[in-house]
Amino acid sequence: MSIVHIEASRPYDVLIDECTLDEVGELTRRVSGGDAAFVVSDTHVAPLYLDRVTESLLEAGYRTSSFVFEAGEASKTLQTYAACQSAMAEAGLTRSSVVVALGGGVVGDLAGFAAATYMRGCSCIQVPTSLLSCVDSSVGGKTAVDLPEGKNLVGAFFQPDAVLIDTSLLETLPHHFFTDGCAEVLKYGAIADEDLFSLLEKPLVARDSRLKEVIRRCVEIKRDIVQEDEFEQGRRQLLNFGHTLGHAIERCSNFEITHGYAVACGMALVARACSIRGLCGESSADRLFTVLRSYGFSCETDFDSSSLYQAALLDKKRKGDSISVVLVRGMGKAFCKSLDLEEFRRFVADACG
Ligand SMILES: NC(=O)c1ccc[n+]([C@@H]2O[C@H](COP(=O)([O-])OP(=O)(O)OC[C@H]3O[C@@H](n4cnc5c(N)ncnc54)[C@H](O)[C@@H]3O)[C@@H](O)[C@H]2O)c1
Ligand SMILES: O=C(O)C(=O)C[C@@H](O)[C@H](O)[C@H](O)COP(=O)(O)O
Ligand SMILES: [Zn+2]
Repeated sequence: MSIVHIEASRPYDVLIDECTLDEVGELTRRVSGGDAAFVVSDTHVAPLYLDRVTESLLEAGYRTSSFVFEAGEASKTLQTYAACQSAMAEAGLTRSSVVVALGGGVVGDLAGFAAATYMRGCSCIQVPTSLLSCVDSSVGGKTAVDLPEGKNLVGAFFQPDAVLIDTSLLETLPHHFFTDGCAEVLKYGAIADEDLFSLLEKPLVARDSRLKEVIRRCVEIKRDIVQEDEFEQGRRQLLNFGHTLGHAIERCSNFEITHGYAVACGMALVARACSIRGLCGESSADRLFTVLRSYGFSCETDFDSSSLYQAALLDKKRKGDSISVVLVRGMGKAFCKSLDLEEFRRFVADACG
């Protein structure tokens, strides 16, 4: 078992192993003393893994109940969140109860936000089941739901009590969503670790022998950033590379383009605009395009630049008439730059080509 400790406002461990699912109860018991556990999952993951998690929680002495919602980004809404909160109240949960998020990033974000706000906060254990949630969403405490107007617009920073990663669960993850997760993995290489980026030039595949090592490296990069800037006042913005336009692409597609594909395209568009402005060498931009395409991502968008610009105005890095954009100089070298909105409009136009 590999353990990455995160020293945040609420410190916790991220455990990475191949067979922790049947130990979720015992591992939860080590960090949460309550008597009731509430498992949140979705309609794809629950039939595969909910019984095992429930059994393990019962064995550890928890009274258990669950809330299962329709899988997919379309469920990451205030409506599902409200239904989840009602189910928690009906189950008689108290402030000492523990929410177990069993699923991908959609489940993790929604259940994390439910835990952050139920009775003003109860325990939360993240059990990520997609590659994206293992490397990114389960760690660092960003929780949220979407509004029709945009991504993650209602949420809270709320660190979990533990993150339990069982890499064997990725065996059932559909190919499309494995690829989605690869976009965030490539993001880590692009912003902070050229060696990781080079390793990924040979595309990751399901059951890849490098997977555990790659997950650990991503979690370590996120740990370093979150420990330095938990509430995203500065360096944490780097984790948003590709997201300002990525989230705009998700919004413009009515959330039909999934997060990883949108972020991958967002990274490519930013690299193109950086290259046009001489901020990033043409060879670095080409290197990013080549790798993204080798994973099956598109480096172009069908949406026009004014629609993307409009959608991007609800980005959380905007302050009044300016917006902070994450740019790259080369692989592993990202930085933030504040652009006034007129500059940003031209930037998006360059990015779209
Ligand atoms: N909080 C954060 O820091 C953060 C970071 C990155 C992304 N996100 C958010 O995460 C979400 C995307 O996460 P995602 O890609 O995991 O999407 P997801 O949760 O929708 O999961 C993808 C699909 O795979 C299925 N699935 C998950 N694990 C499975 C498994 N082991 N076996 C079979 N099917 C499985 C799900 O049911 C779903 O259909 C987005 O909403 C994004 O905004 C949040
Ligand atoms: O943890 C972070 O910080 C991130 O930005 C990680 C992103 O991959 C993630 O998609 C996040 O939810 C985006 O956050 P938002 O604040 O732009 O909604
Ligand atoms: Zn993301």
